[in-house]
Amino acid sequence: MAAARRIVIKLGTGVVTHPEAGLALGRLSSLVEAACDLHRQGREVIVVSSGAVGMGQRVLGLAKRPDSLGLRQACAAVGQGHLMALYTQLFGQLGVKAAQVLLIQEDLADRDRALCVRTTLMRLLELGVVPILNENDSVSVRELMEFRRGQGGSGPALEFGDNDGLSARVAVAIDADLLVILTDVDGLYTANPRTDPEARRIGELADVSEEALARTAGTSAGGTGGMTSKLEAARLASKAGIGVLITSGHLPGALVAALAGEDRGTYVPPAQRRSAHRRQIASGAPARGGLVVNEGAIAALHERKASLLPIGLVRVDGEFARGELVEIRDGSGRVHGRGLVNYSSEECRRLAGRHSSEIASILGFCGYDAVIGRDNLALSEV
Ligand SMILES: Nc1ncnc2c1ncn2[C@@H]1O[C@H](COP(=O)(O)OP(=O)(O)O)[C@@H](O)[C@H]1O
Ligand SMILES: N[C@@H](CCC(=O)OP(=O)(O)O)C(=O)O
Repeated sequence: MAAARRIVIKLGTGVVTHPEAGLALGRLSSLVEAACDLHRQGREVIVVSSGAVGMGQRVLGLAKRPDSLGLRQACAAVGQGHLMALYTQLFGQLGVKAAQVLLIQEDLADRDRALCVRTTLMRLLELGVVPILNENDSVSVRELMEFRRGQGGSGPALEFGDNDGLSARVAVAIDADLLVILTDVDGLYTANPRTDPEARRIGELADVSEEALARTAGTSAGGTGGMTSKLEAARLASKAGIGVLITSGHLPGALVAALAGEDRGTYVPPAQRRSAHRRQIASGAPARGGLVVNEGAIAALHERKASLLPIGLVRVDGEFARGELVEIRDGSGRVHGRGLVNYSSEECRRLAGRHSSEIASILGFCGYDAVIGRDNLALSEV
């Protein structure tokens, strides 16, 4: 954990909000301070924050969390602005820029959209900005879908906004080293500690088994998924080779102490070696097509670790859609690497040999300067 460079930190509703006073200012300030310390140490921090619904509920003066989906989505719309205003202010006071990114989980399931999300997050990190993510609750139809599925007899309706799952999917999408889930308990217990005084904390969970999942029922007052969704998120991240720490966002210093190696939560180690994005690009699915590039582009890719720009494109082989995997070849057919392409084969053909500044006039829109961005590129060994 101490060596983790890219860290996703998820804050649950019970961490962010205060039962009477709306946002939990003191708690949030000290967590933002901890995040800024990590940032200053040269680590990349991505925050996934819940709390929009809880905050909106308080701003609107509603006595309890609304049962109706529409009203909860309206609460989220009201609360998100308040939440983000505070994050911007707190990070800003400590000299760190923050950015809001609202997603729905489907954004990470769709190849084109996932590429877009990944690119945005990477650029923000390069700019030294801390992205603050939340599910875009007001437009998410997942709960409705789950409810319909539930009516079909396959189990209870799930609420929208499973930020535990979202944080794990984001951690996988951006190759994070560590996912930290901060909640109102200091880890997984042998049973729900709210209802079982005999419950004991589990320091390390080597395997997220069905037996472990069976120990988790119930949530906090404003929370949605409880420990079950945290363990499911941990299982997903761990399978992708990412370590997960579940610890308290209430106990001051728990996050920093755990990162320094103290036993302060439940650690789920990676179940396998990291399936790094680049390694997947290098050795994953067969390429759908090829981009033949000129010598200048080959040199820029190898020597300057540059992105592949349209000006270096000579020919486009095969048919592919945006976000698909293509090979990068030189004129003799030698393969120099592979990457996820930002434009379709048809668009690449129109862009070949042209300057990036011309993209908008050629295509009618300008998505990216590069045909393949450097973080979606894996070069062959030379
Ligand atoms: N075995 C368990 N160990 C720890 N907490 C548990 C367990 N089973 C259920 N819980 C409940 O999970 C809650 C945390 O989940 P949740 O309320 O969804 O938090 P958040 O809002 O942070 O996502 C705890 O307050 C606790 O009541
Ligand atoms: N997106 C919702 C939170 C959803 C959610 O997963 O909540 P929690 O279980 O408290 O992390 C919100 O901002 O209120």
